[in-house]
Amino acid sequence: MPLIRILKCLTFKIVMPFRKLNLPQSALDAAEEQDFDLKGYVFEASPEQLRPPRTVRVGLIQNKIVLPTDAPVLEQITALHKRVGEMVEVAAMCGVNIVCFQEAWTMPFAFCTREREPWTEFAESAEDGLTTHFCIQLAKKYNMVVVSPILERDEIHGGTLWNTAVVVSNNGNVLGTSRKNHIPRVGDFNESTYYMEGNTGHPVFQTQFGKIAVNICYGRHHPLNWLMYSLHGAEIIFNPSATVGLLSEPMWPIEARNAAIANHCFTCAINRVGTEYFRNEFTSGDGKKAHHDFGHFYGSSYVAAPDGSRSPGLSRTRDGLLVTEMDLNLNRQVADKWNFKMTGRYEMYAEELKKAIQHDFKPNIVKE
Ligand SMILES: NC(=O)NCCC(=O)O
Repeated sequence: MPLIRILKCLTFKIVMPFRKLNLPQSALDAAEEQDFDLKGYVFEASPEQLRPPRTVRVGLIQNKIVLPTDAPVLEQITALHKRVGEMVEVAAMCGVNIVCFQEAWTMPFAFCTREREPWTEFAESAEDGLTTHFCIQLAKKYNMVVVSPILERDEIHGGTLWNTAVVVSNNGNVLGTSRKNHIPRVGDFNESTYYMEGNTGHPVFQTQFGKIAVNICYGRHHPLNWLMYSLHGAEIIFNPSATVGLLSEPMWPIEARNAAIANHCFTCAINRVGTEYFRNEFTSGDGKKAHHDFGHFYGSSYVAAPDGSRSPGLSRTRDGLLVTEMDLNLNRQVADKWNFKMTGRYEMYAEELKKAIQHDFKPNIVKE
């Protein structure tokens, strides 16, 4: 093949159907001053005759913890509120309508230690806790929907802990909560020590800017979990996460992107950054020596679109705000082309799944 053709093929393959978003200089200056990355991209849809564009700006925030893990609990929470609050202010300067923070954003990801104290003290009421009040203030001040994934303490049910995303509307009302459906039992992610599988199902929140859902971290490995949010009508599914390089980095660019394609929706994957040091050593049940940290949280937060395109990822090491402008009309345009919802054989799967979970299930294996 002549060189010029090879180059053309390569160029075609790497062209991405998004473009850079022009961000205000004041926001770029503020981000630089506050030492975090600020990136912006646009996902466009084709013009339609009957529907105007449904443009929404989404902000994803990834960050390190601010104070050491053995600082007093309230100081750690307050320092994170301050840091993330500053980043939300920059998001507001960029016209963000919906912002989502990383999983358990008010605390170190301490579940690896399997110790209760002081980590359970970070748990707060989803409706009335310090962090939810903080998010309500942000939402009202900036007319922004805030998705706030926290460690929840559910006082009504005996102080039970949950891993929960609180969704605050742009009017400052708690629209509802979405609890993590799948709890990891992998590597140092010993979260089953702290909370059980969520009981809120697959809620979709109708916001002023579109229908959104939250598939928390490990739920991204479960295609049916994404599907259920989508069947309930989610147009954007957030995936606030905490995950480390040695465990999941090869899967990270694929899973949320594949979910966007498979479900004709936008997906937003967010991961924290940094290495968190714990004073007490812990083992990982792998025969290796006890250690003080979990490994490196690799950030790389990104947005994926239903047509298979995606934004570049944020940094692997630095705090960052990713601002994405998306036209939600793209969801239906791609659905009308590929028809996954129409061609999905859900009745067949539902019937077979019902059988597969029975004790006396006989796999359909055809033998000679
Ligand atoms: N936070 C969390 O669920 N992590 C599990 C590891 C992973 O899914 O990559």
